[in-house]
Amino acid sequence: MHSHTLVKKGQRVAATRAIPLVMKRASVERAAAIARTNGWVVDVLPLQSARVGLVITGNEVYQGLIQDRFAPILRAKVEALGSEVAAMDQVPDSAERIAATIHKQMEQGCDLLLLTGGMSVDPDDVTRHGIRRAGADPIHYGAAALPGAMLLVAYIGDVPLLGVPGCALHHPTTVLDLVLPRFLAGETIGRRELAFLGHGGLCQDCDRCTFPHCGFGKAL
Ligand SMILES: Nc1nc2c(c(=O)[nH]1)N[C@H]1C(S)=C(S)[C@@H](COP(=O)(O)OP(=O)(O)OC[C@H]3O[C@@H](n4cnc5c(N)ncnc54)[C@H](O)[C@@H]3O)O[C@H]1N2
Ligand code: MOO
Repeated sequence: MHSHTLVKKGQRVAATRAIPLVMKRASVERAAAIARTNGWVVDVLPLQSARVGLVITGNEVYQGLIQDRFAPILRAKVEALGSEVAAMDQVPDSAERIAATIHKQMEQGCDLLLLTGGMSVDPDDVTRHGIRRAGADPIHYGAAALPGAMLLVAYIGDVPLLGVPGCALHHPTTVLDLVLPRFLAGETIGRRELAFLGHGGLCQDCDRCTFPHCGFGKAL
């Protein structure tokens, strides 16, 4: 199976064959001992249940000029992975307000934050400034995957903050679907992990999305 594949309880994840008709017990025991001492052949990590905070940015949403479409999309993704949305705030394009909302949600006990919109390079795309102002370090801006190249991954202590680019509104599957389960499995995602997404990181935009049964996200 590919690395970083989301699996369900009871799903087959690996198989092998003993080719000879008869195997000596000692060889099997030796193989098991090698696997035990050298780590694992396959590692299946349980997903933790996170209290997720949603920070929906954008003046147009905050001022009610358009209706937010991000929260329902993200809520569905979060809940499908067994976590809950514990806080949701709409904030204008102000780095200060975004930073204050990050702190507020963390005080409310959120242990993973998703910030939407404002991830590009327009003057009013200030979400990354808000994340920096909140004290995040390190901050990794950009992922080797399409859709989702403008993903931002940051940490405040061990709380991950993900800047989710606008493409997640329009595409059923984006880089978020690749990294969210990995965060919930306790993995730390940094420059290396975001760069390695480039192997298999191009969504084919199929008429009918069959993810995860496709090449998207089959990173090393
Ligand atoms: N110079 C460059 N510009 C862009 C690049 C690039 O590489 N160079 N990449 C593009 C890519 S890829 C993406 S993805 C987008 C990311 O854009 P943003 O995350 O900044 O998205 P916004 O500008 O905030 O919004 C885009 C669009 O969606 C509407 N929107 C935003 N939030 C909501 C919401 N909660 N509910 C409903 N609709 C929402 C917003 O009004 C805009 O119309 O950047 C490209 N640009
Ligand atoms: O690369 Mo954007 O962040 O796809 O749509």
